[in-house]
Amino acid sequence: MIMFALPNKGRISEPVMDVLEKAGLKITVKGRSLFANTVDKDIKVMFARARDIPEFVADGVADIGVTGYDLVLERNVEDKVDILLDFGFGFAKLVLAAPENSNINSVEDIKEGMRVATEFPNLTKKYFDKLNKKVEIIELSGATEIAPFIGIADLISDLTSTGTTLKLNRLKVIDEIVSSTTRLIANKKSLENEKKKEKINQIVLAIKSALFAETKRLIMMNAPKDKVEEIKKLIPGMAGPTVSKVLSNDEMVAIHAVVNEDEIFSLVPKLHDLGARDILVVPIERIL
Ligand SMILES: Nc1ncnc2c1ncn2[C@@H]1O[C@H](COP(=O)(O)OP(=O)(O)OP(=O)(O)O)[C@@H](O)[C@H]1O
Ligand SMILES: O=P(O)(O)OC[C@H]1O[C@H](OP(=O)(O)OP(=O)(O)O)[C@H](O)[C@@H]1O
Ligand SMILES: [Mg+2]
Repeated sequence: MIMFALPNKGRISEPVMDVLEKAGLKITVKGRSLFANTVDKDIKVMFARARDIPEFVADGVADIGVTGYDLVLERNVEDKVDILLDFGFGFAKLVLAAPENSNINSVEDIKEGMRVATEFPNLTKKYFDKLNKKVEIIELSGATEIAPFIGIADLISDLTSTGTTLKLNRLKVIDEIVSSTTRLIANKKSLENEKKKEKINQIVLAIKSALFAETKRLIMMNAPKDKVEEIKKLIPGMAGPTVSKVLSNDEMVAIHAVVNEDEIFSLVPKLHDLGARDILVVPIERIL
């Protein structure tokens, strides 16, 4: 049996659940229950805070889990877990920031004993230890940006993604501490157990195929036979487009191919100009 720890709330919870659904790992959640079953009787789910998941996976309460790389580092468990895949979302950087009007412009301007407010006390301490600077860490559990303005800190170390929050609060970035995305992590001992490893590999493959499929679209069309070579040049496809007969029309063929999602916008008018008709673009759930 595999215990799979998933974030119960927060910004990565929903996108992770979406990918798992696309991967075919349907979860049956009853109400606000903290445990759930999946379509696979050997995979159970437990819901927890993303912040606690590194610890649960490191000590074996869960065999695998989804959380942010920043939180793995903050819990100091990077040696106890294996990172199996990167979801490519939940991008955020932990940065050191100071009020725009402060005279701190670089790390060198940070004086001994200055106070740094953060939700990431361990990562922040490690950062300053490496620089051999003694600062006072003020641990907060959210809304860190306010700390310099209410006089409880000189600087903050906080997550930034779009940069909107820092700008809104008139804060400037002094340095980057770490960059993070959402990851699938596994307990090292669980991976040594052959049965568990096999099941975990199935989960990894399913998630990878769903993540890959998100970047692709299936395009289908009817096109004039004499334009096939030109169309082939436009859509190399994964293994070349599939071309098949249209029974009702000798002059036309049906073509389908898998193409990158970001190419669709410019590709469709070109296909249309070549005489392609009944062009369909459809999402793909998984590609193996
Ligand atoms: N603004 C952001 N953009 C993208 N990812 C973010 C952002 N803020 C935090 N994250 C990432 O989300 C992951 C989950 O963090 P957490 O569970 O604390 O979620 P949250 O959305 O911050 O929830 P809350 O603050 O309500 O507790 C972390 O790994 C973090 O790096
Ligand atoms: O660069 P941006 O896109 O603006 O995102 C950054 C903000 O997102 C996170 O806050 P969250 O919403 O998790 O609230 P919190 O501070 O209470 O954790 C983070 O702590 C920043 O405040
Ligand atoms: Mg947060």
